[in-house]
Amino acid sequence: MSDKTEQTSDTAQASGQTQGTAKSAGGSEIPAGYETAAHVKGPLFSIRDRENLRWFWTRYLRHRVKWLLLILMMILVQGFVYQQFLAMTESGLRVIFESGAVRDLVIVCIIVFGLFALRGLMSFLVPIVAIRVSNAAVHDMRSDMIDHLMALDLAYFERTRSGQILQRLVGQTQSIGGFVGVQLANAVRDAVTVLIVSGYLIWKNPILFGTAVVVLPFIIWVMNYVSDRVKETQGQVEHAMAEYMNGIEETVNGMRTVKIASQEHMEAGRLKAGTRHLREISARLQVTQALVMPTIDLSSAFVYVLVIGGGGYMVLSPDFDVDGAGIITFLLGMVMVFDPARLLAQFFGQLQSQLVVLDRIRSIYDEVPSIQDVPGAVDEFDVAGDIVLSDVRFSYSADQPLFRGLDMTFEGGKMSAIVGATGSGKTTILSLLSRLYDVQGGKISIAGQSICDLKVRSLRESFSVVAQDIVIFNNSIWENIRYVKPEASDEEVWRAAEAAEIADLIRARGGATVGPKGAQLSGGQKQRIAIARAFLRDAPILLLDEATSALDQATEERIKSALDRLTKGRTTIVVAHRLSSIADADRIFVLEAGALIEDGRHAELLAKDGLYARLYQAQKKGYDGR
Ligand SMILES: Nc1ncnc2c1ncn2[C@@H]1O[C@H](COP(=O)(O)OP(=O)(O)OP(=O)(O)O)[C@@H](O)[C@H]1O
Repeated sequence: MSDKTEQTSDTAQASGQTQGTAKSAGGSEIPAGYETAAHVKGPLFSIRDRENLRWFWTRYLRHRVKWLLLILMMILVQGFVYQQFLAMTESGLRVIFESGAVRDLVIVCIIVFGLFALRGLMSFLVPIVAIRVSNAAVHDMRSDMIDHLMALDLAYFERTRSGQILQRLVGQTQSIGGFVGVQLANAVRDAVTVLIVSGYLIWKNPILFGTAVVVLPFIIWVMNYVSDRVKETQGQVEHAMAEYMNGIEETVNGMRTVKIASQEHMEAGRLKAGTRHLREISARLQVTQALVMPTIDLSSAFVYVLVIGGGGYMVLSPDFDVDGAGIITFLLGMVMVFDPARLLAQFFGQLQSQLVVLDRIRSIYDEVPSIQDVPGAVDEFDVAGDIVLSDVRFSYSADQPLFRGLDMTFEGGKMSAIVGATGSGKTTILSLLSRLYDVQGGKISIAGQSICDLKVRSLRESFSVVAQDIVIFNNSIWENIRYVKPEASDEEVWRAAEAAEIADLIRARGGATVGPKGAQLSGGQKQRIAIARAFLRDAPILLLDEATSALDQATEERIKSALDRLTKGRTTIVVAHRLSSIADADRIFVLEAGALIEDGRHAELLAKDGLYARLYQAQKKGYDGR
């Protein structure tokens, strides 16, 4: 891992919190909106839940309404099958009790069989269509999230742990998709069954049905309780899952350090503790959700007793026009209501969990990119003009200002160098030039035009950057070079590779991949890939941040002469610790703790006998061994 990457993940760890979330008292992360929801008891759906559901509906389901209607139609058919089954059963029982003809009984049986065959067909078709719809919704949701992520500022990625992003993009979207495609579709089927069968039962015997409804307040009370608990626990599950994924990512990425420090045992322990924690809170979640089932079972037992007792009394009493067949059918109907009602109650617990997941997914949109094209941003600008920083103010965090009014001019077509102690802000200047971060005061302009008035894409396309933290993809060296200019011809790539002294390695390795993050390459080889990319990109402004620091002297000499050809006539800004490598720069800027303290040519700075001269003498002494 490069210094920069380590620094980044440390920063993210230290902040440990993303926008859109807050820490609960117990230290667990809870989604924005739930801090208040937790305190305002009662509503099963908070305002934020309702907004989230509306958002999901309008963006991912509404335009699929035709398919949804088809699903609903099939579900309605299933519900009516149950109602017809009850009616047929009642007729069948009357045939039996009243010694009717066997032929009538056979007809009833055939119709019942036909009805269930129809229901079976619908049960086959509904999931097929529902899963198609939900898969399409998940695909759209992921695509939108990817687009949104790509537009976010670098700062977001430097403070957010990748486990969180992964979990949203992979696990949580999958979970919502499964929920909509399977559980929600089943819940609609169950709700329709409950409604249709209940309607039929009310029509047949409103008094008996009325007595059965007395259990409703008890069920609602339990649901409320479960809903609060499930939301809270689901928040903890999501947090624990993100932590666990972060842990895996950190361990896998840092395996070299883990092995050298013989910390495999410690890392295994850390990851196992993560899964243990997950197991514990998942179990807590399931226990809470499981509370729903016994509630429904208890309620149904109560209702059955009421129906048998009350119904029996109705049959025996001359005041009611109810016969045995009617009561048996009613009881059967109640069973048919309670079974889907049980599933619906279970669904309700799962819904509370999914509301938390949906909130997590949507919270990614609480992040808005700040580095964007302003209205009227222009494409064209004089790329050969002077780059001027005037009174630039910038800090990564409010309590640690870095630049408090920095003025610098990098002359167009010339080579400038920035030197200074580590942490003095050299790389940050390069980040500000390419608008990876925006200045918080003052202005940066190229040929007199503020870079904020340029299209971000055009600005960045005018730079070739060899950064300190070189990103290498698990692809061939060839493809890694081509990454910065996918449309480049083979000949162009070879030329760039030759100039960066990496062509021989390409020939030796062929199309072999270089391992995750280029793990199979040396630091110098990665640096040469980065230099080859700069050659290939051939942009008018060059930013070289410690571009040759990992090369041996002989290779550096050879590459330097190629780089000299590349930099000739282009605005070049070099950041270097090795002062001998920038001695022939047209202008050298010396930074100390974010402030410019000296600038001039090498000889002038030596003559000033200031910080530059001291640094130079110290390095010279080091090389000479004196
Ligand atoms: N992404 C970041 N978030 C927060 N602070 C940062 C970030 N990047 C750099 N810093 C801090 O800003 C300061 C300047 O960093 P910068 O990388 O610009 O220094 P540098 O002069 O290039 O150092 P080096 O020579 O070590 O590369 C340092 O104190 C660093 O810790």
